[in-house]
Amino acid sequence: ESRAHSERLQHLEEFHVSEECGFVLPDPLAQLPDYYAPWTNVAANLPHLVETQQLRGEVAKMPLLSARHLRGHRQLRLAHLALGVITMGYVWQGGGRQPAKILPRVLAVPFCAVSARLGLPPILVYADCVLANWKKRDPRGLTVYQNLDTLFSFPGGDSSKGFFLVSLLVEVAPTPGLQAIPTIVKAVLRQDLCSVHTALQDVALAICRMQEAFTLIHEHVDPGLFFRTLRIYLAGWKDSSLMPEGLVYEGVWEAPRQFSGGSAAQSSTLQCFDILLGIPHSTAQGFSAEYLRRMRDYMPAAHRAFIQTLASGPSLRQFALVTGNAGLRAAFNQCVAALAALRSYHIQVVTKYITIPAGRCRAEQQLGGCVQEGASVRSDMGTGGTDFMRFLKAIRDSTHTAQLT
Ligand code: HEM
Ligand SMILES: N#Cc1ccc(NC(=O)NCc2cnc3scc(C#CC4CC4)n23)cc1
Repeated sequence: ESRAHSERLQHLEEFHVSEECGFVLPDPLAQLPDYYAPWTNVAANLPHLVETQQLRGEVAKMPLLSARHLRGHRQLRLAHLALGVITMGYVWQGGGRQPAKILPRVLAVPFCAVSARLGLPPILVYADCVLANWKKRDPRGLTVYQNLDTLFSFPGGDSSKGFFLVSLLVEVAPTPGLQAIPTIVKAVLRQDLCSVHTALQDVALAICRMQEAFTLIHEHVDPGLFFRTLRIYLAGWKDSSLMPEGLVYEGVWEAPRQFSGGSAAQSSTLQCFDILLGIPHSTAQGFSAEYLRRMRDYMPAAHRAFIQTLASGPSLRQFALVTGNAGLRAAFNQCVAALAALRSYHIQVVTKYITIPAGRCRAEQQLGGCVQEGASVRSDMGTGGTDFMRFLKAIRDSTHTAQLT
């Protein structure tokens, strides 16, 4: 059973996991066939159209295009990204006040068709605006921040580009560690202690590289712009006090439907390392394990399949425990510690970019200052704004306690 799974894991390309950039879509398409220009023109001009309250008018003028002419995975990913960006702008054009309750059929019908073909929900997801939303300024240049740009962005100035591009670099950094996964799975099955030990060094180094890339956030994202502007457009319509019914997808479903806002819990990279290391985000923290599992439905089908195949393979954790080999245990613990450190660093960043600006905002509200929507963006994680902090700390703590004693 797990041998069959480990065989399948040997060919990562099948799961759309690439040699050079992991779960990131390599060299994303930047243009669709001219027939789809109405979509890409509006999406490319989204910040301006939203800030000048013209987006909803522009959408009303859009023709109903058929998704049938989209060919291949890359065109579908670009279409899902463009329609996702327009949908978020359309719903939140008012900046969080009076969200739209109905998504017009010119968006809803093709968006649901493209989503069905990709196995994604009809809402903007991490795989859209982080993994497929990038291009190199100089195609022959390196994958470094200065040589990258996003295909689409939201209001929030360069901070919206910064947020997506820094996340992209964090996703590209651990690629050697992802490449080590099939090696580890095969070595565990063969009880090959030495190969497991060596490959675990690559995983630990990869996770450290993620944290290095993460530090770029301070340079390229402004806390005020993130909290006051960008975060509004990433919000979803599941368990949301602003949209208790959800959103009506006109011409697709009669009743309104609820979908969660974009979340990095939809990132396959960290979920992969959690599963490889057997980190139990157990039901102990009920909602966090449940939420992580539910976010797999918001990943591209091939990435979801990779995670499920990995989860049904042999347990590296049991192997490291059973062999009782101190060197192997140390290498294993180094990976777990690196993951816990990354999550601690992330929590510090979240404090700077959400908790502090939110506190400042509340103070200003007392004085009639910035008008912010009370509900936190991720209300499907519980109603209060601080529930995501509980979630992040629960995940960090369960990572920490996963070290082998
Ligand atoms: C301004 C910077 C950032 C802020 C304010 C932020 C905020 C958050 C919040 C509130 C969550 C809870 C779930 C959700 O709402 O998505 C979260 C989860 C997450 N974020 Fe971020 N984040 C930031 C940057 C990053 C970056 C650069 C990465 C790297 C890819 C990242 C990776 C994750 C992951 C993997 C999760 C899921 C929870 C976990 O596995 O630990 N975040 N983040
Ligand atoms: N108040 C408040 C409050 C503000 C923000 C959030 N959550 C949030 O932005 N999640 C997304 C996220 C978290 N980490 C990372 S890296 C890249 C992304 C992304 C993305 C696109 C949307 C798919 N993300 C929760 C509450």
